[in-house]
Amino acid sequence: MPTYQLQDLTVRHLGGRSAPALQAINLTVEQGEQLALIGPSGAGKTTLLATLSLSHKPSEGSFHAFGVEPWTLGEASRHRLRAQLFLAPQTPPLPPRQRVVTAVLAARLPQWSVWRALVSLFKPADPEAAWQALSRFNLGDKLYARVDRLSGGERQRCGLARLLLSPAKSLLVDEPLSALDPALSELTLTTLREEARARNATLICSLHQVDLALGHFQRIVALRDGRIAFDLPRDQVTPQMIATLYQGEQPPAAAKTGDDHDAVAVKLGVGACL
Ligand SMILES: Nc1ncnc2c1ncn2[C@@H]1O[C@H](COP(=O)(O)OP(=O)(O)OP(=O)(O)O)[C@@H](O)[C@H]1O
Repeated sequence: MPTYQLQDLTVRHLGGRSAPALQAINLTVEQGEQLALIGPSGAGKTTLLATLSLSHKPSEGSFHAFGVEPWTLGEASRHRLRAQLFLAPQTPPLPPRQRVVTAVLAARLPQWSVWRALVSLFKPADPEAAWQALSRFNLGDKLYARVDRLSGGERQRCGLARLLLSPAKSLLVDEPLSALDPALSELTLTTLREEARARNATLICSLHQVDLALGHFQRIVALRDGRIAFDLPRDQVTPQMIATLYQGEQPPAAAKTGDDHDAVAVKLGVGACL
C-alpha cells in the first residue's frame, strides 16, 4: 500500500493570494521510498510537506495516506494517523528554555501517558536514547544545553534528532541543510536516509541544494508555481530541466560535493544550477 496517493490535489492557504499554493498535484509515494523535492522559492515545497503531514486540508482532489482518506476521519482517528507522520520543519519549534534532552525526548510524547510525559519534563525518561540520536548528527555534547543557547544549525539538528526518536513511518523533512556547512549537510542526509531505510520509512526531503538532491535521492520531484514540473529518476534529470525550473530565480547555492557527487556536479555543468 502506498504511503501517499494524491490525485488532482489543490491546496489553498487561508488568506493567501488568489492562486492556490498547490494545484493539479498527482503523486504516488510507495512505503520506504525516498525522494527529494526541489524547486524555486515559493514553489510550494513547504505547503506540500505540510499537506502530507496533515497540517493543511486540501480544498480539492483526492488524498490518501496509508490507504485512508485522513480528512474523512474523525479527529481522534486523524490524530492517531498523524503519529505515523513526522514533519521536521526548517525551523523546529523548540521551547527556548528547555534542555536539549527534554526537547528531543518530546518526540515520544504521542506514545506516553500524560503522567509519564509530565514526569519527563523534570527527569528525562531516556537520556541515553536522546544522546544517541544527537550523536548521529554530531551533537551529543549538547545533551544538557539549553535550546536557546544553540546555533541555528544546532537547533536544526536537534529537530532532526527528534525525528530519529519518533516512531513515524513517514519522515517529512523541510530544508534540513539551510543552516549547515557542507560536511554536516552530507552527514545529515546520509543519516536521514540510513534511518529511513532501517525502519522502511518513507522519506520526503525538500532541498535547495540541487547537487545534493541528485547525489542522495533516486527520485526527484520538482515543483514550480504550485505544480509538479517533473517527477523523474535522477538519471533522467538534465541540466536544461534544472535551468528551466529555476528560470528567473537566484540559482540554488552550490554545496561542496563528496566523491560520490562529483559526477553529478559535472553532469549538471556550470551555468545549469551550480
Ligand atoms: N501561511 C501562508 N499564508 C498565505 N500564503 C502562504 C502561506 N505560506 C505560504 N504561502 C504561499 O504559498 C506559496 C507556496 O509557499 P511555500 O512556502 O510552500 O513554498 P516553498 O517552495 O517551500 O518556498 P521556500 O523554498 O521559499 O521555502 C507561496 O506563494 C507562498 O507565498
